[in-house]
Amino acid sequence: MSWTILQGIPIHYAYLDHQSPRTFVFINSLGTDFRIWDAVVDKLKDYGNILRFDKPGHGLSGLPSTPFQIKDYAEITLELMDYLHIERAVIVGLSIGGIIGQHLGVNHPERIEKLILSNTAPKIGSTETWNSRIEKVRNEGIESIADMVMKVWFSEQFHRERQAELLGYRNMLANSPLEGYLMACAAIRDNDLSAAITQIQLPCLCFGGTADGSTPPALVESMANSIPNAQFVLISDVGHIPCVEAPQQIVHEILDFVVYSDTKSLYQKGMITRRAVLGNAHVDRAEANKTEFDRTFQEYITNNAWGAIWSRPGLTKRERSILTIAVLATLGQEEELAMHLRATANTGTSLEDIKETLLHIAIYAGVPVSNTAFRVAKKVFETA
Ligand SMILES: O=C(O)CC1=CCC(=O)O1
Repeated sequence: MSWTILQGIPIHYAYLDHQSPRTFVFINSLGTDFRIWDAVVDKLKDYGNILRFDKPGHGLSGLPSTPFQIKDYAEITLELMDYLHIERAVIVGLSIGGIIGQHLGVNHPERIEKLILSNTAPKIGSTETWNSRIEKVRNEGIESIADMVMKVWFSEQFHRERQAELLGYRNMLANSPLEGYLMACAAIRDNDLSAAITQIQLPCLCFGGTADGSTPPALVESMANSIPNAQFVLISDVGHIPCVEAPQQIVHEILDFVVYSDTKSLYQKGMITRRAVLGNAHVDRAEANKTEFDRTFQEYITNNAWGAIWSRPGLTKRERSILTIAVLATLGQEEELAMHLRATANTGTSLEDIKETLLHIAIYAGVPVSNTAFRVAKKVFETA
């Protein structure tokens, strides 16, 4: 445990400093303390120094004497970085932490190497929803909303299979300092960075969770679309706090974005994307079947289809998946079509998306084309 006093507020932080040239700074969500990053830090620590801290009014940090807005949380984050001589960092912000990250991206890009925004948006909720939460919590305590919040934080699968952790995180929320919690609710209520984030030029990675009831994937994706250099990654079957629910996947995406993207060849990037979309089993099989005869062709596909095109941030994996399915169906490429239909398990493309795509091409490519594609799809999903 480490402490410092900034603006008269005791700040609780943990700084793992092994003199790496790269530092990651994690900024928390509402009603959590920095332990939510434990599993991520465990896997990420070999790749950079790691700073975590409790926002003022959260965890073991003190409460400000006057209300904090988003810009104040952002300022104190920079003050802590100054105190620890961190000039520039990869900022990883979750929810309100992601709003603070967006504020820093707009106003202090020189302090940021890359920006990672998890389960957040430039505006979360409405004045009415935050006012009613503030009133309920003020009158009845945080305990009164704890079950509702757990539904937002974690997927149904987490509720079913990880009950001890669920109760633990419920305790973390219920034991949050009341005034600090209310202050952060008001700061979220009063914030809107929708116009400002279009100015962010930093490389930016945005995560959404398919089971997130607070910042649903479409909201996060629309934030990513507003930030010129942002890419959106959808994480399946996780709620609002993927660093707890799927730390392995979060670390994988962070490493791809921060560490490998700079140094990897087109072929290496292509392999990562190919494995992410088609699955390891498929790629391992294709690699094992490769001979001298088709080696050059296989490399051509990995470099160009997966490295140069599928790895681009301009369209989401779901959008590329839908496009690919439409084109392959139209070309009557049944084998490739079946492969890309199976890959929808990894691209966030739903059965409903596929149904609509195959209906849509009936108009442009003809009913027989759709008919065949529906037959192929039924076979793929019946045997899945
Ligand atoms: O607690 C919630 O409802 C989820 C959330 C919204 C903003 C934040 O930081 O967490």
